[in-house]
Amino acid sequence: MRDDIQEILISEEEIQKKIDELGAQLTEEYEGRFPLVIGILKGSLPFMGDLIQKIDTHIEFDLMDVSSYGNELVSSGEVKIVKDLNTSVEGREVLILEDIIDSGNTLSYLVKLFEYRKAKSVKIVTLLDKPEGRTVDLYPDIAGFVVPDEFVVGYGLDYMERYRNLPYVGILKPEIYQS
Ligand SMILES: O=P(O)(O)OC[C@H]1O[C@H](OP(=O)(O)OP(=O)(O)O)[C@H](O)[C@@H]1O
Ligand code: HPA
Ligand SMILES: [Mg+2]
Repeated sequence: MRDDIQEILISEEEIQKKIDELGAQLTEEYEGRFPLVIGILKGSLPFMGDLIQKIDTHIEFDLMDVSSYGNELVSSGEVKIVKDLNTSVEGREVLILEDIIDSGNTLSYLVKLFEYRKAKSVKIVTLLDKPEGRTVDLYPDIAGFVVPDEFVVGYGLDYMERYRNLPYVGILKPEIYQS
């Protein structure tokens, strides 16, 4: 698996250091507010798993599974809810955790959905932001790292469902896409 990676963009150490910082920042911001932290599957699973342990105040968390890429390198533009939340967002301070914002389609859809469902507030924390990929106006409240306009994998991010279990973020060798 690791042989398929051409270049590591963000190392395991850099990711974990950033998560420590984000955890401290969110602890301060959400102290006494009991936010509903929503992880967007599948990509956000490693990020969420690590980050929630660094938020040192009461939170509730839930998971939503949405998909718009399937096995493709570009967004289909259509966001499919594979599994909805178990929890009502009405009146809640929602904190969405994402692995990456690329076109912005996924989050633009979810922010509108949670507003329609009467969330009190909706904030977005993404580990990675790819501003050059954007096709809709969507800005995260907090972004861990800005990545170039390349298809990245690892730490939750997949290509054809593989590479999510890498502890770092990297770029695949071109022959992997061509084979
Ligand atoms: O800003 P966008 O262009 O919408 O891209 C970002 C979304 O795309 C990926 O999910 P994907 O649909 O691949 O599902 P997955 O997390 O299950 O891989 C990623 O995890 C984000 O949720
Ligand atoms: O660069 C990416 N890599 C993996 N999944 C993605 N979903 C949106 N952008 C990406
Ligand atoms: Mg994907």
